[in-house]
Amino acid sequence: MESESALDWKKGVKNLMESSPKLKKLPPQFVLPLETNPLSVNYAEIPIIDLSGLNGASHTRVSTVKAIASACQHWGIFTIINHGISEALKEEMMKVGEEFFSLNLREKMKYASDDVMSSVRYGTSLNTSKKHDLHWRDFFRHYGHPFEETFHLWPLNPPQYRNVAREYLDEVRQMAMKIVGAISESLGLESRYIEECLGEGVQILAANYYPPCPEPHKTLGLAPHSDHGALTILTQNGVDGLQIKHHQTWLAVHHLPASFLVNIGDYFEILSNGKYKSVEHRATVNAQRTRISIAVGHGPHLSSLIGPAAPLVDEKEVIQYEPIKYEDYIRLQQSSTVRGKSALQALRPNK
Ligand SMILES: O=C(O)CCC(=O)C(=O)O
Ligand SMILES: [Fe+2]
Repeated sequence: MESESALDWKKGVKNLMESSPKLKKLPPQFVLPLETNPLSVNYAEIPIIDLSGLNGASHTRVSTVKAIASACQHWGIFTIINHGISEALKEEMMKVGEEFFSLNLREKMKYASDDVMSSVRYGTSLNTSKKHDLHWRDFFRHYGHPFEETFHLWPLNPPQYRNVAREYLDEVRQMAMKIVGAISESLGLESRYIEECLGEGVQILAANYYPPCPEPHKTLGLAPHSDHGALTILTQNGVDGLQIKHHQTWLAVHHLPASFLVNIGDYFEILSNGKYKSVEHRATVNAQRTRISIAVGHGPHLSSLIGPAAPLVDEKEVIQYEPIKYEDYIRLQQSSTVRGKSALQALRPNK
């Protein structure tokens, strides 16, 4: 193996493992402080929502909205089943995602960027803009809806990538907006209130690639964080690794077959003035199998000012989060390597 000082970390962990297949010890740059070591933990019993209930008779819709409200309040994450997106499309998306990571390094490095706001970005660890304790992950991110703005920048390789990702992102957005409508109602707002706040907002796809790791208990794929947007719709290749912090305890999350996970992001915690909580989560890695996850986040337009929804804060209620431009919030969150929910904390009026 090349000497550790020469470890070219920006080439990513997939490349590292392929160029040093006999690697038995984790290079020290990846060893995280002991207190952040992923312990073996229990599985979380997160709520399962049958999304078809939103199309049903009015009493079924009411009980589904209530179940979503409770999940947003107590967990910040839930599983959805009967969501209407075909397994075939999900599998195709996973396949083109995997094929992208299998391209040679030179092809992938065409998309490398240190700018966290770049429209299309390939990278590794948390971000490549500054030195930090390294994480066992390569990633690829790009904007989705509205497609006209960035479609022409998405990868041309693998050849099916653009078309498959477009169809997937389109269907995922429609599903996400259905959930946003239910969340709006659950907060006592008009059902289109939040969708209108989001407007032609951003959709961001993040594909995460976590290769088998020689000492998985000493590092993480992704450090603890909450997502910055409204909702993240998450799927994976059948290998578990996600953990959530629930009442100060880390718990593992199992993906049910044919389901998606829905994460509540900071935008909803802010908009609901703290009634709904974004979920703090992290990704662990394992020694045997490559894990791939595809997260699709939905948020408002980058130039929107985000803050608690006016109808939810009357004179008696104290505003819990200072308004901020969404783009500035993303930069604040993404450029920090100290994660957890520190970016959200920075918006507290009396921090
Ligand atoms: O790999 C996972 O399950 C989580 C990914 C994630 O949290 C993210 O991309 O924001
Ligand atoms: Fe996340």
